[in-house]
Amino acid sequence: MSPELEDFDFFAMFTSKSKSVTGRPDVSTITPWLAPIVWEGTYDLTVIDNIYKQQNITVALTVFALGKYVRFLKDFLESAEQHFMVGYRVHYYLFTDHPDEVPAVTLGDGRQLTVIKTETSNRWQEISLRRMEKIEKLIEKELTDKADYIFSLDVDCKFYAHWGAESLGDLVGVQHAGFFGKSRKEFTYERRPESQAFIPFEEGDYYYGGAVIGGRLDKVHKLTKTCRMQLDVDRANHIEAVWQEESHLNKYFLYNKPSKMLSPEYLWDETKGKPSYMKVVRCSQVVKNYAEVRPNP
Ligand SMILES: CC(=O)N[C@H]1[C@@H](OP(=O)(O)OP(=O)(O)OC[C@H]2O[C@@H](n3ccc(=O)[nH]c3=O)[C@H](O)[C@@H]2O)O[C@H](CO)[C@H](O)[C@@H]1O
Ligand SMILES: [Mn+2]
Repeated sequence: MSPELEDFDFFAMFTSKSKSVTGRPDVSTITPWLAPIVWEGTYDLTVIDNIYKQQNITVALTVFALGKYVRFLKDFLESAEQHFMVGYRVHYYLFTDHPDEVPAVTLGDGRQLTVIKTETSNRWQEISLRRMEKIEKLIEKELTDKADYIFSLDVDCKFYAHWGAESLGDLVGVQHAGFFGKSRKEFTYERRPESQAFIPFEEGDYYYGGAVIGGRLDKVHKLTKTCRMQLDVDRANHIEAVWQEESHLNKYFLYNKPSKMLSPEYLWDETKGKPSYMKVVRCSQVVKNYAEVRPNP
């Protein structure tokens, strides 16, 4: 091989020599339906910011902190201020039954927080699944004309690194860290045909985490409304899906494929260590004592 050829960067030829786009031969970066899977090394943030900055977008971020989960708020908000959509307008919508206990966190320019007083439940399952209905109604009653994109995140999460406009898309889901690289047979989908969340063993693409939902308002409205209706049908039939709204979300994404998928960088689980494919942990679940924080076992 001539020295010229040896030095020739074939990848750069296709990517206008973007230094940040190195490619990721170690993981899959695209779904079978051609939606990108966002990993470090697969995007150029400068290019992406140029697209979204021009559109002057607002991102709504819903978070629920009911009962003892208010204790997660300080770290959640402080770390989100450091890393989540920095440089964009962000409006937090914080649902809680303890408005007095919301910590005072200094928000950056263009960022605001609205507290919504919400009744709680004596079942954590109910608290978690009710989020679908609350988000559905929030979009209907509040957000039209006020936001372009919305994310819903678990409050027991903490940001450690950049989470920006590369995560935006029409309909966005996250690959659950616990099921990354596992086969569909191992996914904990709802397997009882009596539930609206039922997925047979021979179906399913990925196992999505219930902790992250995102996208354009209309798409997330359709998602939350559909899941809420399916949850209502299940309730009327006295059945609760194995992982509540997460099971219904997985069913929804099976038939309404996300247009963008976030890799486990966006919802890591520290107890899994740091495998070589995890070049960056952007957001991770806080290790919690379930028995201590939840209202019921
Ligand atoms: C990482 C991930 O994908 N987590 C999902 C998983 O377990 P998790 O163990 O992550 O569920 P969780 O206990 O964090 O509950 C989900 C969320 O509901 C809220 N909450 C819950 C209980 C409570 O007493 N107070 C309160 O505010 C809070 O925002 C919390 O983050 O399965 C749940 C449904 O079973 C949800 O789909 C979670 O998103
Ligand atoms: Mn959680």
